[in-house]
Amino acid sequence: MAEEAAQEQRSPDPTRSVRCIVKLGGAAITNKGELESINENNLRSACAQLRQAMSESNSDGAPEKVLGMDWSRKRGDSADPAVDAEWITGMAGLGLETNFIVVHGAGSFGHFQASRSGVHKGGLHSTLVKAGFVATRISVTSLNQEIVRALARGIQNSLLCPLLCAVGPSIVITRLPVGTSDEKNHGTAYSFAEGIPSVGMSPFACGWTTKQRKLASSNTSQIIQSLHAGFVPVLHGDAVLDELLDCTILSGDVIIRHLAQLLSPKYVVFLVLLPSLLCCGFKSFCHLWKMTDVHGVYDRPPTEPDAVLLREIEVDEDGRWSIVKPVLLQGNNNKGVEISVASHDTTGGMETKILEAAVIARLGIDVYITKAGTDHSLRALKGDVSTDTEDWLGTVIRSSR
Ligand SMILES: Nc1ncnc2c1ncn2[C@@H]1O[C@H](COP(=O)(O)OP(=O)(O)OP(=O)(O)O)[C@@H](O)[C@H]1O
Ligand SMILES: C=C(C)CCOP(=O)(O)O
Repeated sequence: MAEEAAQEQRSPDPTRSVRCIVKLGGAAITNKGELESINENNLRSACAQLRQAMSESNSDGAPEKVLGMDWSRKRGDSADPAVDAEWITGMAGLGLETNFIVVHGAGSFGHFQASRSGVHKGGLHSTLVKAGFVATRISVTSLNQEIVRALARGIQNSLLCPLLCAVGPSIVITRLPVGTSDEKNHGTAYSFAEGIPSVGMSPFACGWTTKQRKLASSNTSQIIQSLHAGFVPVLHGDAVLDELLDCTILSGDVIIRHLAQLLSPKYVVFLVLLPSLLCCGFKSFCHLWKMTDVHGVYDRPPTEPDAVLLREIEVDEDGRWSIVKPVLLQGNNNKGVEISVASHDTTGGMETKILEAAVIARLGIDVYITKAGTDHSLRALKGDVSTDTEDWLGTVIRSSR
């Protein structure tokens, strides 16, 4: 059904234009063990790498002008943002190749509200489910707004913000290597500036629906038009209406797969991150924490001893997948991939990710799953990944054709 819808909406132009669809994993950009808590460092680094990957100049580390686009006041700011409209009008352009789509997961936003009320199981006649639907959407859309702001921002969310706000923030800034700051002619030189023309889009509000949890309708015209207009759409996993269940939760991983089927990007990137949480739940429910680095897909939950990072997985024309690298011992290979899913996760965790990634790979689109905030994630976002050498850390899922 979803595939048919994708065929119907496919048009020759957009299929060629999208370079990358990226999933900012909820585990990467939020602190999954703490309710509604953003992992600022990880979010900042993901946004900075996205800018680098989009940058037309490729001048890594060299100062460049960045136009901050978050012109709202944040709570606690003492001054209005100063917008140098004349200077901005004179800018030649953004210097960015903006043909990216960002989809983010919910992490510690949304999953909690959804699992507590059972939104993923449906039944809107129940007051609890109805309230949970509203609560889930409030939570996940507030995360979406923070991510859009982080991508667009000039000087928000910084350690120096109070100081800069006191002198009046400026919207045009000079980008410096991370960790430096300075005064420049048209504003404050600043290291956390992305200036990505990002626009938030909620699947629920765009009319996306499911039938028995499977995508049933998905209006993507707004997404395609926004791409053509030079914006970077930022979607998210959402609570949606379901034709049979009344409502459910639509995962960002499913959204990515659908968009990939429709728009044929050159490659798809899933950014995952530490910490990996064994025995999940929020602090009060969590009996056992175990942190470990997660660089991609492992042959078993990465918290288990001797878990092996799977570097290359091939998917054949029938959708069957096999581990190509490393060559595992017979015993391990028989077991395939073992996955643990957090108890509060309403969308299937890593299992959903791998299944959806395999569907994408079957189309001939390479999928890179790697740890956010590393050289490996930057290379993945630039599409610069090879499994011929061992120097890229992550999992590539590709077609065997
Ligand atoms: N075999 C496995 N290989 C890799 N990760 C695994 C495996 N089994 C379980 N995991 C867990 O899956 C987690 C990633 O899945 P999760 O769904 O939390 O990611 P996410 O997409 O970032 O989250 P969200 O759904 O909130 O966006 C890892 O942190 C890891 O602990
Ligand atoms: C509202 C919710 C819980 C969205 C879930 O999306 P995901 O984290 O991408 O699986």
